[in-house]
Amino acid sequence: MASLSSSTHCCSSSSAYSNSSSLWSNHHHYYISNLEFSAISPKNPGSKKISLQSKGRPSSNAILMQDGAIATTATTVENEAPTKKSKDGLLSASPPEEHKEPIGFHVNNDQSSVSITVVGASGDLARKKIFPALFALYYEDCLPENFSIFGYARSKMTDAELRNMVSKTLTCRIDKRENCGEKMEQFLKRCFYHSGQYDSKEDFVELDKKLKELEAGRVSNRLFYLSIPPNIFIDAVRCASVSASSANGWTRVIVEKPFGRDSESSAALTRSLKQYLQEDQIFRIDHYLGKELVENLSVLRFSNLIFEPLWSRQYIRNVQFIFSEDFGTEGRGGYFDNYGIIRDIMQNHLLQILALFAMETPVSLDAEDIRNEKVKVLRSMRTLSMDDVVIGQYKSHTKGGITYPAYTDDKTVPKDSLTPTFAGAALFIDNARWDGVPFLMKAGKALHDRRAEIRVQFRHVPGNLYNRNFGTDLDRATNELVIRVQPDEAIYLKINNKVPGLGMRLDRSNLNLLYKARYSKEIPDAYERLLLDAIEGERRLFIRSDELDAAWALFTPLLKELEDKRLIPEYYPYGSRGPVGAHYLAAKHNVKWGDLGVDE
Ligand SMILES: NC(=O)C1=CN([C@@H]2O[C@H](COP(=O)(O)OP(=O)(O)OC[C@H]3O[C@@H](n4cnc5c(N)ncnc54)[C@H](OP(=O)(O)O)[C@@H]3O)[C@@H](O)[C@H]2O)C=CC1
Ligand SMILES: O=C1O[C@H](COP(=O)(O)O)[C@@H](O)[C@H](O)[C@H]1O
Repeated sequence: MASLSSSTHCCSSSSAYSNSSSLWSNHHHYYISNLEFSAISPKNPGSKKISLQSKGRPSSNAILMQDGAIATTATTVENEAPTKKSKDGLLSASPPEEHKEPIGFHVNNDQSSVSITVVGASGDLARKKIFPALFALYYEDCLPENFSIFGYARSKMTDAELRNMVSKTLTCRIDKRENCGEKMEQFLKRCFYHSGQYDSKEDFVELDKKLKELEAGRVSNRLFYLSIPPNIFIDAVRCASVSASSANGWTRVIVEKPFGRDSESSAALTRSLKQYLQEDQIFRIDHYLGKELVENLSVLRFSNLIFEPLWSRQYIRNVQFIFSEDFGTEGRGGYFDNYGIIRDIMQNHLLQILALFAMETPVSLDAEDIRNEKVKVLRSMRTLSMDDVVIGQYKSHTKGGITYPAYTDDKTVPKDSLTPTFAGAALFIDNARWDGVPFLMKAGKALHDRRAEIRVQFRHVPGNLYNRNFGTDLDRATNELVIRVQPDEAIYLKINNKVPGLGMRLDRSNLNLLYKARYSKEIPDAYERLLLDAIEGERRLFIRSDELDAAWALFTPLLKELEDKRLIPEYYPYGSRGPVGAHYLAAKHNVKWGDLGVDE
């Protein structure tokens, strides 16, 4: 078993199952109902299949291992009321059986195919993230044997032009350069382009024809990635569902944020999507959930004895979620001005991490069990009030002879815009575990550095024998656990220790797991993990609609108040540490921001 869980095959890395040592431990009888070993391929009788079925759950996941490849079958649990059928709806009219995931389709199997259509292929996200992530998956042998990639957008392009555009964005893994050029060539040959309107069923019919040609009669599994502005999501979903959904395999749609602007618009978007798709076909992406250290959060908590007992109000004084970028909205001001930092970062990325951080132990690693626990956290949270929020906007600043622009210098931003580019907030979870613990968030653009991290500040040691040695600032002597999501991924714990020598001088040191020192393997981009999960039907890292509703319910009243009253943000210089108001907010809750300390 040890060799299986330490497999380096890429598909094993996509699976949280192998990361949970408890699955393979002496508790395995809780998780595994049966183990089956067999030779499965008639063509290759020597090939081995091992299948593990989780216990006691009709819809539970299974893991198949075949010739070094590992496949998971996904769970399809309908937590929500069945959706209305669309008038012409190929997707929504499908009976549940048609949504069942073909088992092990991504193990070499010439009976099935997977096509990935990037809708909005000419855009920024497609070029920067989606095509490179797909290539990385191909390079790591994570894509099925019969796969094809289609770019779809209105721009006129030939296949060759798309390939040329994509080729400029592809890079090789730093740690694995061999055959990279060859692999790129092979990958590009699997990329095609179809030009069409997002609201044209006819254009999607043409796409369907091209897809069918490549599928060559195999079971067709189709993934559509909506990498387009939100105002055209529904048109594209309607046309794709009516004209280009799979007739005999699965059809899934990855939806990019923003998922609305508030509770009402988000609910309306969900209702519209559900006219054409079932909930289990909708993969709402929050790419922060695909980041390595966010994925590691549950492993850290639930597979180390030392953390979970401390994970409550009894030992934790406050928790901080910090996001900062050292650049402004350059190039995306048009989008950003309609949303602002609270919607762009807090309501989704930081809140999702908070929910994972604070949730109770899920029944299993099954997607629905995890998402059920996250929803409970979100629903236990206090709606945000203006008293617990500060907002800021960056202004122009000159440093070293260089003038950095103000937010409103962006030509796509109205001159009188009050949209916050910085926000700080204090949130509370009114449940037994977290009663009274401030969960502080801050997020900002055009700050002095780029970072995303979680900081857990522990309580003071009661009756500490060494209090005298710490001076007056006892807060500085408390333990702090830092999970640095980026850059330089790391987990470190600040502890107190004695300076070696005859005296009794105390020091603060870090027990530091710095990923680049510990692992030579390059950390995959979040989009790689999420795309692979979507292809495999693993929903754990995607947002369910009830999670989304609960997230919007927390922020919507505040956002309305900010906008109705046209509250003026505190202006901070480009490249600074943000508005002073953030310090007052923290101080009000007896907190000091951990990223601003002397030994941060
Ligand atoms: N870019 C990023 O870093 C991130 C983006 N996102 C989200 O991902 C999605 C895609 O983002 P991004 O690639 O930046 O978007 P783009 O603005 O680059 O749009 C993508 C493509 O959509 C088409 N398009 C753009 N505007 C319109 C319009 N008004 N009507 C019809 N078609 C239009 C264009 O293709 P054509 O003209 O060829 O049809 C364009 O190439 C968005 O929902 C965004 O919010 C989320 C996180 C980060
Ligand atoms: O979703 C978004 O995320 C990016 C930051 O993502 P990262 O992975 O580079 O940290 C942010 O710049 C953008 O405004 C936002 O829409």
